[in-house]
Amino acid sequence: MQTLLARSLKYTNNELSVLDQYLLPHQEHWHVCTSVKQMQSLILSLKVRGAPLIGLAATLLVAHLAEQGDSKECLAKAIDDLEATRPTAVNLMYCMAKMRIALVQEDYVSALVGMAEQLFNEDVALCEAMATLGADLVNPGDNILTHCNTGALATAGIGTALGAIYKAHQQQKHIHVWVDETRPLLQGGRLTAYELAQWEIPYTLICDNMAASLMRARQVNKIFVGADRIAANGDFANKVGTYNLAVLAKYHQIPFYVVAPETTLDRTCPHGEAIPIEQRDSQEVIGVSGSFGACQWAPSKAKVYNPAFDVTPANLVTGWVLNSGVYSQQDVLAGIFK
Ligand SMILES: CSC[C@H]1O[C@H](OP(=O)(O)O)[C@H](O)[C@@H]1O
Repeated sequence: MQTLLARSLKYTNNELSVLDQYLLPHQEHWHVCTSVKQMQSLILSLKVRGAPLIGLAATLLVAHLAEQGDSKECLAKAIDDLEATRPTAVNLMYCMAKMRIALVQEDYVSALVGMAEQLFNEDVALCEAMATLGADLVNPGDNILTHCNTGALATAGIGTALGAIYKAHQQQKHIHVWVDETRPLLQGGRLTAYELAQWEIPYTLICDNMAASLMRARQVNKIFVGADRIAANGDFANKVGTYNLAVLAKYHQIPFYVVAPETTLDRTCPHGEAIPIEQRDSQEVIGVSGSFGACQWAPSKAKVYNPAFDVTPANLVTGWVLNSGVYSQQDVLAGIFK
């Protein structure tokens, strides 16, 4: 397999490495990944995270195992096991479906390696296309609010929603970003703040519960978020707290955009209620990020509700920014995603 380099995923010298996003921003640590079990643990603990990136990390591992000589049966099981790791982000299922097609080819090793390289390079191009279309929606001086992390860390390219913000900054649009810290795992406060600082893009970190008053004070011009799965009717799942922002944006008449590659679109999923929502461990809510259980502020036996995602209905979305174009509610109601 060729050398493949992304911000949090790389394949060099026959070695697959992933950046531990759980330790960011204070420590950059790379894990060399050699097994399905290890990759499943990395994905489940969100050391490897981000809808596109999860699919690509699993893909590169399957291709690596094929080159290492694993049998077709072992590779088929690896694909099944990796696909089952997290249920919401459809990019993982998209990638594993592509790898299953490669696996039935006569020269399946070459087919798996070629597919992995294709999917990786495809995501780089999809990010560039989304970012360009998204940046065109940004006006000079915009204050843009974003949620969770959708940057280069979460993709093979420059990111989805944050990629559009990055591109707008590159175009000298002098934007400012409100960064939702994104409880409970703080992908915004830890990762988006980290990426924006590295790109020298002005930002202000806020708690999630501060977004509403900023909107009321007319301090937010647009909202850009990512997606983990877009249903055929335009409803979409994204990090929990996204729905809050969509309702608030509607009330305050603020443009609300979802930015995602076509690999996040699930045409077989009729609407948002059919999207499986991952439920996660209570420790993430009652502990401090990076030290789960070591510093619990809630009663240790507190009953906790911890869905990783929520669903935003299409009627709250101003536009869907995909690599193939920007789609309006009218487009989506006309069935453009079906
Ligand atoms: C471009 S990443 C899309 C999506 O994935 C993130 O979820 P997680 O951090 O749990 O992997 C988040 O929902 C992002 O918006």
